Amino acid sequence: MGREFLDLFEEWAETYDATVTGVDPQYRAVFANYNEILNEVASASGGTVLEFGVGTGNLTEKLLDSGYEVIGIEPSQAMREIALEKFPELPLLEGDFLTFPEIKSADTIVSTYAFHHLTDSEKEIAVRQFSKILSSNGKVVFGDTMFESVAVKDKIIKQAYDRGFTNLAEDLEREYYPTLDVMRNIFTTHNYDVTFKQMNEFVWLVTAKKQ
Ligand SMILES: C[S@@+](CC[C@H](N)C(=O)[O-])C[C@H]1O[C@@H](n2cnc3c(N)ncnc32)[C@H](O)[C@@H]1O
Repeated sequence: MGREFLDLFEEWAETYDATVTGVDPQYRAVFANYNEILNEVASASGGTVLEFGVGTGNLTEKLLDSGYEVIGIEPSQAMREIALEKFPELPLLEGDFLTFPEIKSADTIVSTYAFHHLTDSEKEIAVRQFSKILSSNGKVVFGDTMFESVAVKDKIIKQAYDRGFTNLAEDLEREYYPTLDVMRNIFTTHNYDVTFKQMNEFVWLVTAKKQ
């Protein structure tokens, strides 16, 4: 479940680190302030950090540099191989947001550019599972594409088509990019205090503290 886009990442792994620097004009705005987004997630984290959708390990690097203990979960073998080349000692487990080896406890659960691979109902199941792993006062810190409303999302998709950014427009239509309201409801239903901060035209930082 939630792995329907995996083939894309097996192919993208080799060139992913170039994409985040903005070489693809279609995705330049999505990855604008990429380093700041990762830094902000890392600086909001603490203790033992469980990271989902590690990819090539760019957020992992910031977390390790901050001195945290990091456990990574990543479904794509090609992505895991690149991350492990960079960080051979990293405990990096095969898994995804919904199905992963048993993790006893974590103080922070983080992810960037990955939670939108789950449908909204899968997102809710994932958040319910997080509550069992997080320590008391633990938190979830995610950076990902989301939209203030369906109208804003529709406008941005139309703009992408108008600019000839067909890959981006089809991606925004195909994957499960949520509205802020959907994210807020999921976290508040499971007793988190949730705040949002916009990081670029697409990406918002979500910080959800377990009550
Ligand atoms: C766009 S990359 C982001 C990588 C990294 N977090 C970053 O910020 O650069 C998305 C990552 O999420 C992974 N992914 C895809 N579906 C997933 C799922 N259901 N659960 C966890 N990770 C998933 C992909 O394999 C890929 O490594």
